[in-house]
Amino acid sequence: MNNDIKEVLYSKEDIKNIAVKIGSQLTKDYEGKNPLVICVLKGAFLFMADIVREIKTYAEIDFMDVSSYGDGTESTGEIKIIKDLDVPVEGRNILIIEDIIDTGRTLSCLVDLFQHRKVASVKICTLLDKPERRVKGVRPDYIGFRVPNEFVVGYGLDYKGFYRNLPYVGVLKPEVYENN
Ligand SMILES: O=P(O)(O)OC[C@H]1O[C@H](OP(=O)(O)OP(=O)(O)O)[C@H](O)[C@@H]1O
Ligand code: HPA
Ligand SMILES: [Mg+2]
Repeated sequence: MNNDIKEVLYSKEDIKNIAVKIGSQLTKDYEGKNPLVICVLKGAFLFMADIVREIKTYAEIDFMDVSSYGDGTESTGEIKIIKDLDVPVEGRNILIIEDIIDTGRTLSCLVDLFQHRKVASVKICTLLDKPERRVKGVRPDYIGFRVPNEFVVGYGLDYKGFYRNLPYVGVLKPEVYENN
């Protein structure tokens, strides 16, 4: 599996350090606000686990499963809600945790949905941002790292369901997806 990686961009330690830094900012920003922290499955599962442990104030957590990439490296443009939240969100301060914002389609759809559900506020925290590929005007409020316009995997991010368990973020060798 490691042989399919062209270059490691962010190590386990890099990610741990950035989670501590963002977590301490979130602790300040959400003190007394009882946020509902939402993990966008599946990609954000590891970053979510890191981030919530660094939020040192009251917070509730929930999960949504949405998908737009299917098995490929290109967004289908159609966002499917596979699992919705368990709790109502009206009047809540929402913090969305993502692994990556690429075209912005997934987040734009989620932000619209939460606004429609009359939340008090909605902010976005993402491990990775790939601004070069944006087609929707989504601006994350908390960003771990900006990545170049390449298909990255690891630390929750997949290609065809694999590589999510890599403890780092790396660039997938193009021959891996070009031959598939
Ligand atoms: O900004 P976008 O172009 O919308 O891309 C970002 C989204 O795509 C990936 O999810 P995917 O739909 O592949 O599902 P997964 O999280 O289950 O892998 C990623 O986890 C983000 O949620
Ligand atoms: O670069 C990426 N890698 C994995 N999943 C993704 N979903 C959007 N962009 C990516
Ligand atoms: Mg995702």
